[in-house]
Amino acid sequence: MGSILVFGASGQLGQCLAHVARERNMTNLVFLPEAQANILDNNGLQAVFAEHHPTHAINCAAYTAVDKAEDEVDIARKVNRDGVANLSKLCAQHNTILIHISTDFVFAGTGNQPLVETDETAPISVYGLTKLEGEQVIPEFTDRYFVLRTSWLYSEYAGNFVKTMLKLGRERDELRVIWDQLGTPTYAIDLAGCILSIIAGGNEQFGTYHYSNEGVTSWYDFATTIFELSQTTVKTTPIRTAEYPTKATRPAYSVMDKTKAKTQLGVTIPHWQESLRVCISRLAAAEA
Ligand SMILES: NC(=O)C1=CN([C@@H]2O[C@H](COP(=O)(O)OP(=O)(O)OC[C@H]3O[C@@H](n4cnc5c(N)ncnc54)[C@H](OP(=O)(O)O)[C@@H]3O)[C@@H](O)[C@H]2O)C=CC1
Ligand SMILES: Cc1cn([C@H]2C[C@H](O)[C@@H](COP(=O)(O)OP(=O)(O)O[C@H]3O[C@@H](C)C(=O)[C@@H](O)[C@H]3O)O2)c(=O)[nH]c1=O
Repeated sequence: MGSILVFGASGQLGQCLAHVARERNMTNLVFLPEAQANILDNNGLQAVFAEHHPTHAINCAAYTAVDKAEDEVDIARKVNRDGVANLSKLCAQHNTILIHISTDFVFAGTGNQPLVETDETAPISVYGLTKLEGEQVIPEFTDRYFVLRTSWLYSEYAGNFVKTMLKLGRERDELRVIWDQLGTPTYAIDLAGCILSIIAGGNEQFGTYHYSNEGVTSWYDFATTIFELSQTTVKTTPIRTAEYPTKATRPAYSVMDKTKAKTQLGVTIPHWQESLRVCISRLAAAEA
């Protein structure tokens, strides 16, 4: 089998791909942290593609600081749109399948029904807008791509909501967490498994897919479940979005319908509580 390039390899999803590739004995992945492959550096990218002739390129590189993006529009757009254009161009030239990751934040979140892939996008943050621009630039160059929109990623790796809650739960007497934003957490290890299954199965049903864990929750219920499973005792108070001012506005409802992924990609998707249990027990084992 040919090689598979992973861009943004030192981020959360990149590290989860490394974890799952090890578990599955997949040795043909080439992990490229930003220092080795900056997706804004076309010459560097050309050299990497020429060296490896990849069958697939997985783009985990992104500007993901949601609040900071409101003040850093140019750099967010460069990474989330222009970098994706650079990769798409090279994928087209090398007949490489691009697997790109996008977000529930491309939606406004004003509805109350699980979102399907064809639902109207209307981002309400700079991060969401630049991620949508990244999705839209791909088909200008190649039709051999998968865009996987995911939400609320967490894992043992890098920074994420679960690790933040565990840290704050230890440090503080009380936490106030928003209960009127609804969505679905996604264990990045499950997403990594989905990506590697698409590749291993030789799937060529290209297009845009939704992939999160099953179920629905609020950040508040997510936080209290994290505390229950990790046996952390901390007073947790539900608050409204308006009581927790942030630079960026986040969707109030971004639950995604995964029917297309389940039928066309053939993946089975665990419930968020089941996957959270796995992650918390792995974090506890690593600490012991
Ligand atoms: N985290 C989440 O909750 C969600 C994430 N997503 C999407 O999933 C994908 C993976 O996210 P996640 O792993 O959590 O994000 P991380 O922020 O953990 O990882 C992103 C990585 O991209 C790297 N990067 C930034 N700019 C460049 C560049 N110019 N060239 C190469 N690499 C670069 C970062 O490096 P450095 O750290 O050095 O800047 C970082 O290692 C992203 O596309 C994100 O938009 C979607 C929904 C939810
Ligand atoms: C730390 C904290 C956060 N919150 C809220 C703020 C916010 O609405 C929500 C999540 O906060 P965070 O800043 O951890 O997560 P945020 O960066 O908003 O997460 C998003 O990241 C990008 C990259 C995505 O693509 C999205 O799918 C989503 O995962 O929890 C509280 O209510 N209380 C708290 O103590």
